[in-house]
Amino acid sequence: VDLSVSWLGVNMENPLYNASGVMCRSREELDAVAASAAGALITKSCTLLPREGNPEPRYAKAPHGSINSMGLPNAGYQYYLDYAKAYDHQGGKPLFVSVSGMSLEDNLEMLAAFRDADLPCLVELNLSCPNLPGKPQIGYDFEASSHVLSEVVKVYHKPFGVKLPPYFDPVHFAEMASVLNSFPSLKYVTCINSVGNGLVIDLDSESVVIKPKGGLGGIGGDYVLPTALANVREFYRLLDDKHVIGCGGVKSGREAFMHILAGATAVQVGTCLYEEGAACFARIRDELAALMQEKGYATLADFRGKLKTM
Ligand SMILES: C=Cc1c(C(=O)O)[nH]c(=O)[nH]c1=O
Repeated sequence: VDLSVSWLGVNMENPLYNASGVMCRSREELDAVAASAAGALITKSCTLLPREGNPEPRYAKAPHGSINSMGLPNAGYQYYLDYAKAYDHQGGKPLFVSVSGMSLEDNLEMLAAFRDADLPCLVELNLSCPNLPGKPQIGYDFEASSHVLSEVVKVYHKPFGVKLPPYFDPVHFAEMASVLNSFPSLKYVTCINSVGNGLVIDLDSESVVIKPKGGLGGIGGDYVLPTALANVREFYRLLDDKHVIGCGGVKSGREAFMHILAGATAVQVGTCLYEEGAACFARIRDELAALMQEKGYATLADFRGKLKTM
Protein backbone atom coordinates (compact mmCIF):
# COMPACT_ATOMS: atom_id res chain seq x y z
CA VAL A 1 0.00 0.00 0.00
CA ASP A 2 1.06 3.58 -0.69
CA LEU A 3 0.80 5.89 2.34
CA SER A 4 2.27 8.93 0.60
CA VAL A 5 0.47 12.25 0.31
CA SER A 6 1.48 15.34 -1.65
CA TRP A 7 -0.30 18.62 -0.93
CA LEU A 8 0.50 22.33 -1.10
CA GLY A 9 3.89 21.51 -2.55
CA VAL A 10 4.93 19.22 0.30
CA ASN A 11 5.54 15.49 -0.14
CA MET A 12 4.93 13.25 2.87
CA GLU A 13 5.95 9.57 2.88
CA ASN A 14 3.03 8.97 5.22
CA PRO A 15 0.21 11.20 6.50
CA LEU A 16 1.28 11.27 10.16
CA TYR A 17 2.96 14.02 12.12
CA ASN A 18 3.00 15.64 15.55
CA ALA A 19 0.28 17.93 16.84
CA SER A 20 1.73 21.39 17.43
CA GLY A 21 2.69 21.65 21.07
CA VAL A 22 3.82 18.05 21.52
CA MET A 23 7.53 17.13 21.14
CA CYS A 24 8.28 20.32 19.22
CA ARG A 25 9.40 23.11 21.58
CA SER A 26 13.17 22.58 21.31
CA ARG A 27 15.36 21.73 18.34
CA GLU A 28 16.18 18.42 20.04
CA GLU A 29 12.49 17.54 20.20
CA LEU A 30 11.90 18.65 16.61
CA ASP A 31 14.91 16.60 15.46
CA ALA A 32 13.46 13.57 17.28
CA VAL A 33 10.19 13.88 15.34
CA ALA A 34 12.16 14.37 12.09
CA ALA A 35 14.22 11.25 12.90
CA SER A 36 11.10 9.20 13.63
CA ALA A 37 8.73 7.57 11.15
CA ALA A 38 6.60 10.77 11.11
CA GLY A 39 5.86 12.08 7.62
CA ALA A 40 6.34 15.75 8.65
CA LEU A 41 6.88 17.94 11.71
CA ILE A 42 5.40 21.15 13.10
CA THR A 43 6.83 23.50 15.71
CA LYS A 44 5.28 24.54 19.00
CA SER A 45 3.21 27.69 18.47
CA CYS A 46 5.55 30.64 18.89
CA THR A 47 5.19 34.15 20.30
CA LEU A 48 7.25 37.29 19.62
CA LEU A 49 9.25 36.79 22.81
CA PRO A 50 10.20 33.59 24.64
CA ARG A 51 7.66 32.47 27.24
CA GLU A 52 8.01 30.33 30.33
CA GLY A 53 4.33 29.35 30.21
CA ASN A 54 2.03 28.51 33.08
CA PRO A 55 3.11 27.08 36.49
CA GLU A 56 3.54 23.32 36.71
CA PRO A 57 1.99 20.80 36.85
CA ARG A 58 0.39 21.98 33.61
CA TYR A 59 -0.07 18.65 31.77
CA ALA A 60 -1.64 15.48 33.10
CA LYS A 61 -2.56 12.10 31.68
CA ALA A 62 -6.22 11.31 32.26
CA PRO A 63 -8.11 7.98 32.14
CA HIS A 64 -9.06 8.47 28.47
CA GLY A 65 -6.68 11.17 27.28
CA SER A 66 -4.97 14.26 28.63
CA ILE A 67 -5.47 17.75 30.00
CA ASN A 68 -3.07 20.66 29.49
CA SER A 69 -2.79 24.30 30.35
CA MET A 70 0.79 24.86 29.19
CA GLY A 71 0.33 28.59 28.68
CA LEU A 72 2.19 28.80 25.39
CA PRO A 73 5.73 28.09 26.65
CA ASN A 74 8.08 28.54 23.70
CA ALA A 75 11.52 29.80 22.77
CA GLY A 76 10.23 32.83 20.86
CA TYR A 77 9.70 33.03 17.09
CA GLN A 78 13.32 33.83 16.25
CA TYR A 79 14.35 30.42 17.59
CA TYR A 80 11.94 28.62 15.24
CA LEU A 81 12.83 30.92 12.37
CA ASP A 82 16.48 29.99 12.90
CA TYR A 83 15.53 26.30 13.04
CA ALA A 84 13.60 26.69 9.78
CA LYS A 85 16.53 28.53 8.16
CA ALA A 86 18.95 25.76 9.12
CA TYR A 87 16.52 22.97 8.23
CA ASP A 88 17.25 20.69 5.29
CA HIS A 89 14.01 21.35 3.39
CA GLN A 90 15.16 19.45 0.31
CA GLY A 91 16.28 16.23 1.90
CA GLY A 92 14.18 16.39 5.04
CA LYS A 93 10.52 15.97 5.85
CA PRO A 94 8.13 18.91 5.40
CA LEU A 95 8.47 21.42 8.24
CA PHE A 96 5.49 23.48 9.39
CA VAL A 97 5.78 26.48 11.70
CA SER A 98 2.97 27.35 14.09
CA VAL A 99 2.49 31.00 15.07
CA SER A 100 0.35 32.13 18.00
CA GLY A 101 1.06 35.74 18.84
CA MET A 102 -0.29 37.42 21.97
CA SER A 103 -1.73 40.18 19.76
CA LEU A 104 -2.54 40.84 16.10
CA GLU A 105 0.48 43.13 15.93
CA ASP A 106 2.72 40.32 17.22
CA ASN A 107 1.25 37.91 14.70
CA LEU A 108 1.82 40.37 11.84
CA GLU A 109 5.41 41.04 12.94
CA MET A 110 6.17 37.31 13.09
CA LEU A 111 4.46 36.59 9.77
CA ALA A 112 6.39 39.42 8.10
CA ALA A 113 9.63 37.89 9.40
CA PHE A 114 8.70 34.44 8.04
CA ARG A 115 7.65 36.06 4.77
CA ASP A 116 10.96 37.88 4.42
CA ALA A 117 12.92 34.72 5.19
CA ASP A 118 11.19 33.16 2.17
CA LEU A 119 11.47 29.59 3.43
CA PRO A 120 9.76 26.52 1.93
CA CYS A 121 7.98 25.70 5.21
CA LEU A 122 4.25 26.28 5.58
CA VAL A 123 3.05 28.66 8.28
CA GLU A 124 0.07 27.81 10.47
CA LEU A 125 -1.70 30.56 12.42
CA ASN A 126 -3.10 29.30 15.70
CA LEU A 127 -6.54 30.80 16.31
CA SER A 128 -7.34 28.51 19.19
CA CYS A 129 -5.03 28.56 22.18
CA PRO A 130 -7.40 27.94 25.11
CA ASN A 131 -4.94 28.44 27.93
CA LEU A 132 -3.96 32.09 28.08
CA PRO A 133 -5.75 33.48 31.14
CA GLY A 134 -7.89 36.40 30.06
CA LYS A 135 -7.41 35.76 26.33
CA PRO A 136 -10.45 34.42 24.46
CA GLN A 137 -9.91 31.96 21.61
CA ILE A 138 -9.98 34.03 18.40
CA GLY A 139 -11.56 31.11 16.58
CA TYR A 140 -14.73 31.43 18.65
CA ASP A 141 -15.20 35.05 17.58
CA PHE A 142 -16.10 35.00 13.88
CA GLU A 143 -15.76 38.76 13.43
CA ALA A 144 -12.37 38.78 15.15
CA SER A 145 -11.25 35.80 13.05
CA SER A 146 -12.28 37.59 9.87
CA HIS A 147 -10.47 40.77 10.94
CA VAL A 148 -7.29 38.92 11.90
CA LEU A 149 -7.26 37.00 8.61
CA SER A 150 -7.93 40.19 6.61
CA GLU A 151 -4.86 41.80 8.21
CA VAL A 152 -2.77 38.63 7.88
CA VAL A 153 -3.28 38.27 4.12
CA LYS A 154 -2.14 41.86 3.64
CA VAL A 155 1.21 40.91 5.15
CA TYR A 156 1.60 37.24 4.34
CA HIS A 157 0.93 36.43 0.69
CA LYS A 158 1.93 32.79 0.56
CA PRO A 159 -0.39 29.84 1.19
CA PHE A 160 -0.89 29.31 4.93
CA GLY A 161 -3.07 27.39 7.35
CA VAL A 162 -4.98 27.97 10.57
CA LYS A 163 -5.41 25.80 13.68
CA LEU A 164 -9.05 25.82 14.66
CA PRO A 165 -10.74 25.13 17.97
CA PRO A 166 -13.48 22.49 18.00
CA TYR A 167 -16.96 23.71 17.06
CA PHE A 168 -20.09 22.04 18.36
CA ASP A 169 -22.94 23.64 16.42
CA PRO A 170 -23.85 23.43 12.71
CA VAL A 171 -24.41 27.18 12.62
CA HIS A 172 -20.89 27.72 13.93
CA PHE A 173 -19.42 25.32 11.35
CA ALA A 174 -21.22 27.28 8.61
CA GLU A 175 -20.24 30.69 9.98
CA MET A 176 -16.57 29.84 10.37
CA ALA A 177 -16.46 28.10 6.98
CA SER A 178 -17.91 31.25 5.43
CA VAL A 179 -15.19 33.36 7.03
CA LEU A 180 -12.45 30.96 5.93
CA ASN A 181 -13.77 30.67 2.37
CA SER A 182 -13.28 34.38 1.84
CA PHE A 183 -9.50 33.91 2.04
CA PRO A 184 -8.23 32.03 -1.05
CA SER A 185 -4.60 32.00 0.17
CA LEU A 186 -5.73 30.22 3.31
CA LYS A 187 -5.14 26.73 1.94
CA TYR A 188 -5.70 24.47 4.92
CA VAL A 189 -7.23 24.17 8.34
CA THR A 190 -6.14 21.88 11.16
CA CYS A 191 -9.07 20.51 13.14
CA ILE A 192 -9.07 20.36 16.11
CA ASN A 193 -7.13 22.04 18.86
CA SER A 194 -7.79 20.66 22.34
CA VAL A 195 -11.34 20.87 23.67
CA GLY A 196 -10.91 23.93 25.84
CA ASN A 197 -11.31 24.31 29.57
CA GLY A 198 -12.19 20.84 30.68
CA LEU A 199 -11.73 19.73 34.28
CA VAL A 200 -10.13 16.44 35.33
CA ILE A 201 -10.63 15.47 38.98
CA ASP A 202 -8.53 12.94 40.88
CA LEU A 203 -10.88 11.10 43.23
CA ASP A 204 -8.26 9.87 45.68
CA SER A 205 -6.81 13.30 46.32
CA GLU A 206 -10.13 15.02 45.69
CA SER A 207 -8.11 17.54 43.72
CA VAL A 208 -7.62 18.98 40.27
CA VAL A 209 -4.63 17.53 38.41
CA ILE A 210 -3.03 20.65 36.93
CA LYS A 211 -2.14 23.92 38.67
CA PRO A 212 -3.13 26.71 36.22
CA LYS A 213 -6.63 28.11 35.94
CA GLY A 214 -8.01 26.24 38.97
CA GLY A 215 -7.45 22.99 37.10
CA LEU A 216 -9.08 23.91 33.79
CA GLY A 217 -7.25 22.84 30.65
CA GLY A 218 -7.52 21.67 27.05
CA ILE A 219 -8.69 18.09 26.71
CA GLY A 220 -7.12 15.65 24.26
CA GLY A 221 -7.10 11.94 23.54
CA ASP A 222 -9.95 9.44 23.29
CA TYR A 223 -12.35 11.96 24.84
CA VAL A 224 -12.19 14.20 21.75
CA LEU A 225 -12.21 11.74 18.82
CA PRO A 226 -15.90 12.11 17.86
CA THR A 227 -15.64 15.89 18.06
CA ALA A 228 -12.43 15.92 16.02
CA LEU A 229 -13.96 13.69 13.33
CA ALA A 230 -17.07 15.86 13.12
CA ASN A 231 -14.97 19.00 12.68
CA VAL A 232 -12.83 17.36 10.01
CA ARG A 233 -15.92 16.15 8.17
CA GLU A 234 -17.86 19.39 8.37
CA PHE A 235 -14.99 21.59 7.23
CA TYR A 236 -14.10 19.07 4.51
CA ARG A 237 -17.67 19.45 3.30
CA LEU A 238 -17.99 23.24 3.72
CA LEU A 239 -14.59 24.62 2.63
CA ASP A 240 -13.75 25.43 -1.00
CA ASP A 241 -10.40 24.26 -2.35
CA LYS A 242 -8.75 23.87 1.08
CA HIS A 243 -7.20 20.91 2.82
CA VAL A 244 -8.27 19.70 6.25
CA ILE A 245 -5.67 18.25 8.60
CA GLY A 246 -7.10 15.93 11.24
CA CYS A 247 -6.02 16.15 14.87
CA GLY A 248 -7.66 14.62 17.92
CA GLY A 249 -7.91 11.16 19.39
CA VAL A 250 -5.44 9.42 17.07
CA LYS A 251 -3.72 6.53 18.89
CA SER A 252 -3.71 3.80 16.24
CA GLY A 253 -4.19 3.11 12.55
CA ARG A 254 -7.91 2.94 13.23
CA GLU A 255 -8.38 6.57 14.22
CA ALA A 256 -5.97 7.73 11.53
CA PHE A 257 -8.11 5.85 8.99
CA MET A 258 -11.28 7.45 10.37
CA HIS A 259 -9.83 10.96 10.04
CA ILE A 260 -8.87 10.33 6.42
CA LEU A 261 -12.26 8.74 5.71
CA ALA A 262 -13.80 11.94 7.12
CA GLY A 263 -11.72 13.96 4.65
CA ALA A 264 -8.34 14.61 6.28
CA THR A 265 -5.36 15.09 3.96
CA ALA A 266 -2.95 14.28 6.80
CA VAL A 267 -3.30 13.41 10.48
CA GLN A 268 -1.63 14.67 13.65
CA VAL A 269 -0.89 12.82 16.87
CA GLY A 270 -0.86 14.67 20.21
CA THR A 271 -1.68 12.93 23.46
CA CYS A 272 -0.55 9.51 22.19
CA LEU A 273 2.79 11.00 21.07
CA TYR A 274 3.23 12.70 24.46
CA GLU A 275 2.58 9.45 26.32
CA GLU A 276 4.21 6.86 24.01
CA GLY A 277 6.98 8.87 22.38
CA ALA A 278 8.05 9.09 18.75
CA ALA A 279 7.86 5.31 18.28
CA CYS A 280 4.09 5.79 17.96
CA PHE A 281 4.52 7.02 14.39
CA ALA A 282 5.95 3.73 13.03
CA ARG A 283 3.31 1.75 14.95
CA ILE A 284 0.37 3.88 13.76
CA ARG A 285 1.79 3.95 10.22
CA ASP A 286 2.03 0.15 10.10
CA GLU A 287 -1.43 -0.25 11.60
CA LEU A 288 -2.87 2.12 9.00
CA ALA A 289 -1.12 0.20 6.19
CA ALA A 290 -2.45 -3.12 7.53
CA LEU A 291 -5.98 -1.74 7.75
CA MET A 292 -5.79 -0.44 4.17
CA GLN A 293 -4.48 -3.80 3.00
CA GLU A 294 -7.30 -5.58 4.81
CA LYS A 295 -9.89 -3.29 3.24
CA GLY A 296 -8.34 -3.43 -0.24
CA TYR A 297 -7.25 0.20 -0.52
CA ALA A 298 -3.96 0.88 -2.33
CA THR A 299 -3.68 4.61 -1.64
CA LEU A 300 -5.09 7.19 0.81
CA ALA A 301 -7.01 8.80 -2.06
CA ASP A 302 -8.92 5.55 -2.50
CA PHE A 303 -10.89 6.27 0.67
CA ARG A 304 -10.22 9.91 1.62
CA GLY A 305 -13.48 11.74 2.26
CA LYS A 306 -15.57 8.69 1.36
CA LEU A 307 -17.33 8.33 4.69
CA LYS A 308 -20.66 6.72 4.04
CA THR A 309 -23.84 8.30 5.36
CA MET A 310 -27.15 6.60 5.76
C1 LIG B 1 -0.76 27.56 21.72
C2 LIG B 1 -1.21 27.22 22.93
C3 LIG B 1 -1.89 25.97 23.18
C4 LIG B 1 -1.68 25.29 24.36
C5 LIG B 1 -0.82 25.80 25.45
O1 LIG B 1 0.34 26.18 25.18
O2 LIG B 1 -1.36 25.86 26.58
N1 LIG B 1 -2.35 24.12 24.61
C6 LIG B 1 -3.23 23.59 23.73
O3 LIG B 1 -3.83 22.52 23.95
N2 LIG B 1 -3.44 24.22 22.55
C7 LIG B 1 -2.82 25.40 22.23
O4 LIG B 1 -3.07 25.93 21.13
